Order: sequence, then C-alpha cells, then structure tokens
Amino acid sequence: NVAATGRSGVVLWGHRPEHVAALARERENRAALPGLPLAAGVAPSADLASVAAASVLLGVVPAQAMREVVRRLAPHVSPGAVFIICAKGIERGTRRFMSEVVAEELPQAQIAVLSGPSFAADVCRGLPTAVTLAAEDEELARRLCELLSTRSFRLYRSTDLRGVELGGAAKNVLAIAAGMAEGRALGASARAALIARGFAELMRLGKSFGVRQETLMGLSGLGDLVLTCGSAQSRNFALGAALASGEAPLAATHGKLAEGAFTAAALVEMARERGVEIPIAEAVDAILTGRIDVDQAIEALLMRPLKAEA
Ligand SMILES: NC(=O)C1=CN([C@@H]2O[C@H](COP(=O)(O)OP(=O)(O)OC[C@H]3O[C@@H](n4cnc5c(N)ncnc54)[C@H](OP(=O)(O)O)[C@@H]3O)[C@@H](O)[C@H]2O)C=CC1
Ligand SMILES: O=C(CO)COP(=O)(O)O
Repeated sequence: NVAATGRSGVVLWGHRPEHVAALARERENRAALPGLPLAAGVAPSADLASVAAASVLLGVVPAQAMREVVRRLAPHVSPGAVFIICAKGIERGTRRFMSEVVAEELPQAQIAVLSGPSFAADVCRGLPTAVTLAAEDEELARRLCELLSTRSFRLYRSTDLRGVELGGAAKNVLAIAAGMAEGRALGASARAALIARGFAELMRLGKSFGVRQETLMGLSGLGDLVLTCGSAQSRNFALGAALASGEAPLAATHGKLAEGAFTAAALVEMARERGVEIPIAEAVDAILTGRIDVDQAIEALLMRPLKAEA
C-alpha cells in the first residue's frame, strides 16, 4: 500500500493463486490485515512474469523462504532492477544474511534493505513511523527514499547495509526474551533492563561485523528493538509470552511467523565463531531447542557474574 501511494500499477505477486484471487476479489487480506483495504493502485497477480517490467521490487516473504522466492523470480528480473529486502532474519544452515542470499540468487539486481519499527497493521492504517533504507550506493538509497517515502512512512537512508540487516534480524530474537519476561510478569523494570542488555549484545555483535554503531542506535536497531520488545502486537514477543506460559516451542507460534525462532540458532553460532557473548540470545536459542526451560534461563541470566557494564 505504501508503494501504491500516489501511484498505480504496483504488482503484488503471491505464491498461492487462490490467495491472490481472493485478494483481487475482496481487495483486502482478511486473514492478516482485516478491515484494511488494498490501495487502489495495487494489482494482485500469481504470475511471476508480471514482475518483468518492474524496476523496483520489494521482497516481503519469510527470511527462510527468500532464497526459494528469489530463485524463482530470477529469470523474470531485468538487469539493473532494484531488489529491496524487507525480511528480517538470517538463513538457517548457511548463516547467510538476506543480502548475501539475494546477491547469490539474483546477481543482476541492485540490492537494498528496508528495516525499522513498522508493524504492518500500523503502516496500513496510515499511522506514522520511520524506517531505514540501506544501499551501498548512497545515490541509490537517496533515490529509493524519495520514491517510497510518504507523509506517514518516512525513510531515512543509510549505506550500512549489513548494520541495518543485523539490527532487524537480532531484534526478533531479543523480542522473544522480552515476551518471556512479560509472560512471567517480571515487571517493567526487568523489561527495560532486558532491552538495554539485549542492545549491548547487538552492539558487541555489530562491532565484530564492523558495522557502524550509529546504525544500531538507529531505527533498524534500537528503534525496532524497543518496538518489538514492548508490544504484544509483535509475533516474536507473543511467542516468548506463550513459551513462558508453558506452551511447547512448536505450538507457541500459533501458526504465525516468528522470525526470531529461526534466526536464534544462526545468531548464536555467528557470535560463538567471533568470540562474542550474547547470553540473552543464547538463552532464547536454548529454550527453543529444548535444552533448558524458561525458569532455568531466568536463573542463569540472574546468576551471571557481575561485571562492568560495557
Ligand atoms: N508483518 C510485519 O509487521 C512486518 C514484517 N516484516 C518482515 O517481513 C517478512 C515477512 O513477514 P510477513 O509479511 O509478516 O509474513 P507472512 O507470514 O505474512 O508472509 C508473507 C508472504 O510470504 C508468503 N510466503 C511464505 N512462504 C513462501 C514461500 N516459500 N514462497 C513464496 N511465498 C511465501 C506468504 O504466503 P502464505 O502465508 O500464503 O504462504 C505471505 O504472502 C518477515 O521477515 C518479517 O520479519 C518486517 C516489518 C514488519
Ligand atoms: O518487525 C516488525 C515490526 O517492525 C514485526 O515484528 P514481529 O515479526 O515480531 O511481529
């Protein structure tokens, strides 16, 4: 809808023809965004070839599906087209960032990443927010920000692509921990402490990747961390709360996408490889894989040796 603000002919491709047909008929995604109509300029299509004329594509699929989707898209994407990654996650197994996945599968495209505090329902309602758009080429980032910004959806540009995607991926894992604290009624002070210590983990990890600290202090790092660690509207936060109330990891997502559940293991492995301590993310991964329970995780975090804050 944002892309179709003041514009027509925005193709919305989806992989399920029946879902695409329902979207075209009802002009609304009744399951995911009930009561929020599709913008008039959006044309749903199940035909991959319909993206061939596009000079800018937005990839809004689960991170673990990105490679498959981009591989299918590749024969239809024109050389020089821009592919904007909207997924927030790291590929399991390969531990590739989304920009690496897309570069491997879509070498003809220019890559950008869009990330920041932006619940789809809020954005669709026209509520104001600001996000970061990163591309290595600053001129491209500037052009895309101008193309896609609206009065209520403000894009700030960055050339720190890796920093932006790291912030978006890591905040989902940390939001699961915040949801657990909420589920166990640990209180507002604990939540604030968790956000601050989670942010310290993100900063340490970011340093090991050579990303800019300012990026992580910005919309796609701290901004999205505060949003998702503070709202039950977040599916990652809701997963944490469900785990804390005793639900099993597989059932606790309630069929919804919680990216942090897939990214946690990759994040922990990357941190270990770099000798970076990320105890909150590690606790989330250990709970998701059934190695410890929520009580043991809380106990372990509270019993960590006292040290300097940094
Ligand atoms: N929702 C939000 O508020 C925000 C989400 N994001 C990020 O965007 C990404 C997508 O999230 P969201 O849109 O909520 O997720 P959804 O679960 O709604 O999935 C998005 C779309 O991807 C489709 N899809 C799933 N698997 C595949 C596949 N293998 N091949 C092709 N299409 C597929 C889904 O179709 P179907 O379900 O019918 O299979 C759906 O149409 C995530 O990484 C998320 O972190 C970022 C900011 C905000
Ligand atoms: O990334 C998001 C908002 O910025 C959406 O968060 P969830 O995927 O946890 O719902």
